[in-house]
Amino acid sequence: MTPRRTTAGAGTRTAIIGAGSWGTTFGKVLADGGAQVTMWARRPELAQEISEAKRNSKYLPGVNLPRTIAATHEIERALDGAEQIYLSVPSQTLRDNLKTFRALLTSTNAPIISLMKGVERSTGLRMSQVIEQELECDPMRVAVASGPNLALEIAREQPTAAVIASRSQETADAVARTARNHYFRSFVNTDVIGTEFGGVLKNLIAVAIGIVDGVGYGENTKASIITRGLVEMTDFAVANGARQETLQGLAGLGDLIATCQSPLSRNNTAGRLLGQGYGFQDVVKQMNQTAEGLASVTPILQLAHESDVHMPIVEQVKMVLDGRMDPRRIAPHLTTDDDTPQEERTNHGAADGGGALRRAFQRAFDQFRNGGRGAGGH
Ligand SMILES: NC(=O)c1ccc[n+]([C@@H]2O[C@H](COP(=O)([O-])OP(=O)(O)OC[C@H]3O[C@@H](n4cnc5c(N)ncnc54)[C@H](O)[C@@H]3O)[C@@H](O)[C@H]2O)c1
Ligand SMILES: O=P(O)(O)OC[C@H](O)CO
Repeated sequence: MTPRRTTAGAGTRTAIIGAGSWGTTFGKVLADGGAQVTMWARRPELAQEISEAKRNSKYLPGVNLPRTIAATHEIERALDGAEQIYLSVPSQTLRDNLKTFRALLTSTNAPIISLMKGVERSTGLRMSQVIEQELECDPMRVAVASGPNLALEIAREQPTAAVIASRSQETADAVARTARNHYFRSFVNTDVIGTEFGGVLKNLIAVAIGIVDGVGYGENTKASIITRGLVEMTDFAVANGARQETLQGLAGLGDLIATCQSPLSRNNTAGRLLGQGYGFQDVVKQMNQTAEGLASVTPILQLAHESDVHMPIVEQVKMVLDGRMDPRRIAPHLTTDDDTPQEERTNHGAADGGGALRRAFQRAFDQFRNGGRGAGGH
């Protein structure tokens, strides 16, 4: 059967800022769904390769890009007439990029969609918060995309799904109609916090799984860490304003499975190098692509401390990164945890002695104190 090449979003003019593995792959997803795609690449030679050869040989070797995809190193050309703008640069570079392109990004009302899965190291802010803060734009204009989305598999047109989250249902729906084709299906929700934290936190658990792999432990250890890791992710996200069910969806459990299972994952790969005994600096040197989890560990643990959430697996990742723990001691629980048997709590009700309830009141008080915005900025 000839796959359908167009969707309800056909003809939408889109711009993608960032021509790495995910920005290029997402450009293919959009173009295969019938959208007009213009990518911005920092390097002129990469823009030329994408535009003329329809290849991105550094990030997507062997993948033929759609004939309709265009690329430029001139940001004005990339953004000219764009009806949807997708951001896919390393999280730690987002704010500087927004400062550079601010005039162009604020001269349009086009939705801005974050494809990134990190938190800003210096502030702990999610990418949508950095966008809203730096552009001083309406949050209803901002969306995020996340889910089990290993770029190379998608670039090879292997079927998968993603979730598009925005505080505006209309914005989420419009983006989902465009980011859809015969091998890529976008679902929608309005839980931006949960969707973003799912993508950020799964990276940290994937680093832990990579460490386990590098050490040589097997499936029991990995399954225990993935299971307890999802509890940590959900505890943290719910404590910071997310809906629990979001972490059980594509942006949480779905992405956790994909990232923890795949050698394509850069976070998993970085963890494996750590487990094999490489130091943090050596790992960074060996990684020729972005492993967002390495920069997210510290700000996430800071936020966990502030929201009174215990994250033993992420704490161990930090200890291994800092060279304070032998990777072979990694486990689903902190070995320094007391010996009191712990209930295997997987839901997030009042089982923790009303902690969730207390946190909900605290969040409400924070919102009141911050003039109606949440503790995390909204
Ligand atoms: N690769 C995937 O499978 C995948 C899937 C989903 C989401 N993501 C997310 O996409 C985001 C982008 O990551 P990626 O996987 O494309 O990384 P990548 O390492 O493949 O590409 C990063 C791109 O950013 C460019 N870049 C580096 N520094 C820059 C700067 N200061 N300003 C502008 N551009 C700069 C690089 O030249 C490169 O083109 C990350 O947040 C990642 O978590 C990645
Ligand atoms: O390569 P990673 O670890 O950044 O994972 C890529 C995607 O986020 C998987 O969904």
